[in-house]
Amino acid sequence: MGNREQVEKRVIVALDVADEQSAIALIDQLPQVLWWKVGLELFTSTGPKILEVLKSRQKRIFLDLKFDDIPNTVAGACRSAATYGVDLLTIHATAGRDALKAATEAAQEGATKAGVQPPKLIAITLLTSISARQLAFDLKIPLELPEYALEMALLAQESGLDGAVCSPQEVAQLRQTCGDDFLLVCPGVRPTWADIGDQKRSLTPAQAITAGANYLVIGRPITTATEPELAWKRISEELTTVG
Ligand SMILES: O=C(O)c1cc(=O)[nH]c(=O)n1[C@@H]1O[C@H](COP(=O)(O)O)[C@@H](O)[C@H]1O
Repeated sequence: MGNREQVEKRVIVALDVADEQSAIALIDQLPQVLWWKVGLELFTSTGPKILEVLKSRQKRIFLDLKFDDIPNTVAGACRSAATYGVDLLTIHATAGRDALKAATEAAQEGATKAGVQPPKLIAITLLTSISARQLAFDLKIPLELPEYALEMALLAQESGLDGAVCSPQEVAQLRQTCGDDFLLVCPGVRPTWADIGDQKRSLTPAQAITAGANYLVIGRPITTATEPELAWKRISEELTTVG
């Protein structure tokens, strides 16, 4: 898939650490990383301050707050989040059609008011930590898992969102149905040498890109590695072999 610089631009590292100090240590330890994901743990700890840290280092930001609430509330949250000038923002598709539409409009409004680029709003289809068995027996969803993930992606697309978050195991099907312009972001990515942890629907970085992901989200295989720089290098090298 070409040169290393191009490849590295498609890997988003999940900055799942407890505080600002640990976050800065990792960001500075991995200067080659362009994209960082700020999720619930870090944002709850630091608030928007961490976004300024990333911006001052010219990083791209995926603000992963996974909003899931009534339309008025998710719209308000997206309006506020869009003022930060982040690149990607998440909402759960299960919030429903009205909430997804309201969120899309509100994100545009928030960004316009703040004079920044609106974030690309992407919907979680089904968390990568949920197995087919859990979907059926715990969540009582009567559809097959791939069909459910596809339905959630289509709901997001019909509601005007820019893309979806899906497991690498479903990305080929979503790409085929939703087309090339729909952004598909895949967490649940595991190199063969990394622990799977709580992820249930995983593929390797090379497999996920080959299957059609625009971006990969990778956290612990890099961030909890004894040598994060080496883990990053191994992933980057794996990806240069694709295509
Ligand atoms: O929205 C996400 O990024 C996300 C959605 C999903 O279905 N599964 C998932 O793991 N994530 C996030 O992706 C990251 C994966 O981290 P690792 O499992 O450590 O690679 C975490 O920050 C999760 O919050």
